[in-house]
Amino acid sequence: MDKHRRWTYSITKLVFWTTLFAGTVLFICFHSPPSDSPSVHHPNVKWGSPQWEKRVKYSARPRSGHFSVLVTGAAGFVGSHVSTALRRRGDGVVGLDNFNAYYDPSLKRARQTLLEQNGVFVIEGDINDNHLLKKLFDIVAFTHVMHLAAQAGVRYAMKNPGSYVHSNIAGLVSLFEACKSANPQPSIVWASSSSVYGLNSKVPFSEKDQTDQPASLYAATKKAGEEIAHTYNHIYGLSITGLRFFTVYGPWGRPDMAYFFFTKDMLKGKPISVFQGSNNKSVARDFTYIDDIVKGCLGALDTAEKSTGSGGKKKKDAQLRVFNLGNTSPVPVTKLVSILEKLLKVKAKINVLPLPRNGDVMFTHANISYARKEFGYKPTTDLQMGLQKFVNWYLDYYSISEKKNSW
Ligand SMILES: O=C(O)[C@H]1O[C@H](OP(=O)(O)OP(=O)(O)OC[C@H]2O[C@@H](n3ccc(=O)[nH]c3=O)[C@H](O)[C@@H]2O)[C@H](O)[C@@H](O)[C@@H]1O
Repeated sequence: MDKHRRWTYSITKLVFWTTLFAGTVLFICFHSPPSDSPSVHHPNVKWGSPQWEKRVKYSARPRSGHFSVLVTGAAGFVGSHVSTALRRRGDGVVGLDNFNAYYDPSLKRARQTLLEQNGVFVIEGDINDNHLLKKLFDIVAFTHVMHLAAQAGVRYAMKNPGSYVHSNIAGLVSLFEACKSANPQPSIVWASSSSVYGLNSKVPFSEKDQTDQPASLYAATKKAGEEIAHTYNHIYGLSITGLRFFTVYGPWGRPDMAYFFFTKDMLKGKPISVFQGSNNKSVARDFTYIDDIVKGCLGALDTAEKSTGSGGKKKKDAQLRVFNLGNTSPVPVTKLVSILEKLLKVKAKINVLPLPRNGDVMFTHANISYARKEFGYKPTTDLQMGLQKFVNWYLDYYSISEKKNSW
């Protein structure tokens, strides 16, 4: 080989290896998680830092799915289940949660750990933080927002009314503001509540019924949310779907709900209070299992049309919907207790109390034909089966060995 050919050969080799090296580096950058893998929780990653932005973008990127979804209340009961389901089917998901202490935050942290293991980054922040929301919409073109962050609970509204206004009204407006200014505007699906039916007596409850008799401040803030949704849809062309959830229960549930603290108290041998209406009428709820609710949430997201506005202006009318997501078979609370007694093998010590006048209603019962028609919503888990799954989770999570022969 003469000198010139050797030189050309060396250059070709150099170019080849350089290209291969650069290609490998680029491949690694685009196909693998950022060096601080999103599957690990790093509380020290400051929001707004380049490392934080990288994690947000990575978590938001759809894998095999099409959506990029911001889930508020992601460390909550429904939020954690919906985030996992979206991630499993390949959508990109970024979670947001303020981890407040309304109920045991360690349960929220445990849900967060599971989410992070599934590749969902959960940001600790409040929906009232306009800067944070703006930043999120600046760095990610979210296709959808699943808004599940809220101050929940019917009776707690008497104790802390301000928290309902803060999260369910001010927080909702703050979120809609961020969505209306985002480019592109996302489609929004959010959690309303069966409690908007309030003192209505016509059953089953239909979306066409009037909802102007809320029995609690909680219900009133959810009803206000539905009206606020109408305004943002009307002025800015935001596509908005409200879901009226009916007493959702199941594994990883909320400790402030009756089925959860009945279980806890019964296992400890403590008495439970079971409310009763006048003339010994039993109180009933259309208890709905979490997996059925998740299917409803995904159905609503999949059928949500695009928002039509940009630059703060509406181009044409956008979709505005409200769906009941219930089980369509109300069960008396006394029956809930007897199912728990059998599953836990514990006899409940029951104090019967008159239904308090602090927000409770006598019964709920969903008509779900609209959700069935629009996205094939069909709940499949009855209370017996759903509570069995809840109890299995509860005993496992709190490492309680089953009590035998105690009644
Ligand atoms: O459907 C809904 O939209 C609402 O469902 C539940 O509210 P609720 O149905 O009142 O659920 P629980 O607080 O778990 O009560 C369930 C039933 O147990 C009864 N109960 C509750 C507590 C108690 O000590 N004793 C008792 O008999 C209640 O009267 C009610 O009939 C949730 O807590 C709300 O956040 C949600 O918005």
